[in-house]
Amino acid sequence: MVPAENITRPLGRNEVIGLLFRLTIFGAVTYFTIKWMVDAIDPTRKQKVEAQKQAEKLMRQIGVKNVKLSEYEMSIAAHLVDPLSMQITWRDIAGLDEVITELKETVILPVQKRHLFQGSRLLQPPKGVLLYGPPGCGKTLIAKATAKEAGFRFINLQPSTLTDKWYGESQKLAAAVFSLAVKLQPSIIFIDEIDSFLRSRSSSDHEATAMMKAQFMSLWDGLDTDHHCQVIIMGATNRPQDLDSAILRRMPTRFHINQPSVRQREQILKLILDNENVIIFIILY
Ligand SMILES: Nc1ncnc2c1ncn2[C@@H]1O[C@H](COP(=O)(O)OP(=O)(O)OP(=O)(O)O)[C@@H](O)[C@H]1O
Repeated sequence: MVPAENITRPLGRNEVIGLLFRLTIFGAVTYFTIKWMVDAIDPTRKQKVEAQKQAEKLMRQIGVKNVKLSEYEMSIAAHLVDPLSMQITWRDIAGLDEVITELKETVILPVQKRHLFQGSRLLQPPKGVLLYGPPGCGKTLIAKATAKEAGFRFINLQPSTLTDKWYGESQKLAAAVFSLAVKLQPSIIFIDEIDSFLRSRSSSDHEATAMMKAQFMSLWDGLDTDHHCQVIIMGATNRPQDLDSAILRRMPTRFHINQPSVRQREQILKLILDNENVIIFIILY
C-alpha cells in the first residue's frame, strides 16, 4: 500500500525537471517514429528526394542564391530549364517573323523596358499568352526562344507534376508553382498541351481536379493584380476549343501558329539544311 503522505506530497523541483525531460524525449521519439513511418509508406518519397536534388542542382546552375524554397517549391523547381542548356534563339525559327516581332513588342519589351511602360496600365505585359495550332509547327520552339531571348527563367510545367494522390497536396503544389515563379521572376511558366490540364470544367470532374483548376485561376488572378510581378503563363495547345473559357479569358494574347505556307516551308528547310553537307544529284535523262 502507498503511504497517504506520498500520494498528496507535491513534486520536488528535480522531479518536475525529470518528468519534463522524459515527456520531451517521449514526444520527440513519437514524432520521429511517426515521420519515419509516413515516409516509409509514401511511395513517392524517393521521387521527392530526387526532385529536391535536381532542383538544388538547377538552382545552382541558373545562379539563384539566397532564395529559400519550400518542399513543394522544390518539387516544382526540378522542372526549371537551365538557360545554358536552352540553345533555341530566334535564329533557330524560320518563317515566323511576324509572330516573333509581335511577341517582342507585346511580351518581351514591356518586361525588359519596364521603366518606359510604367505609367500605362494598358501597356503592361500580358499575364497569359496562348500559342495554338497544329502539332509540330513550332509552338514549343517559340516558347523556349522567348524565355532564352528575354532572359526569363523557364518553368516547364508538366501537368502530371501537380497530381498527387494525397488529399490537398495538389493544391499546395499548384500554389508552389506561382510562389516559385514569383521568387524567380522574371519567369515564364510554360504549360504544353494546356488543354489536357485546364480543359472546360464539367460536372464529371473529380472534386480534387475541380478544386485545383479553381485555385489555379485565382492564383493567376493574383498575378494580374500585381502590376510589378513579372511572371507570364505561356500555354501551347493543338485544341484551343477544348480550353475552359475562363482560361481563354486569362490569355488575351494569342498567336496562331499555323501550318507553314510553301514559302515558310522553304525557309524552314533552308534553315535546317544550312549546316548540313548536302549533295544534290540531278539526274538527267
Ligand atoms: N518554324 C520553324 N522553324 C524551324 N524549325 C521548326 C519550325 N517549326 C517546327 N520546326 C521543327 O519541328 C520540331 C517540332 O516543333 P515544336 O516542338 O515546337 O512543335 P509544337 O507545335 O510545339 O508541337 P506539339 O503541338 O506536338 O507540341 C522542332 O523541334 C523543329 O525542329
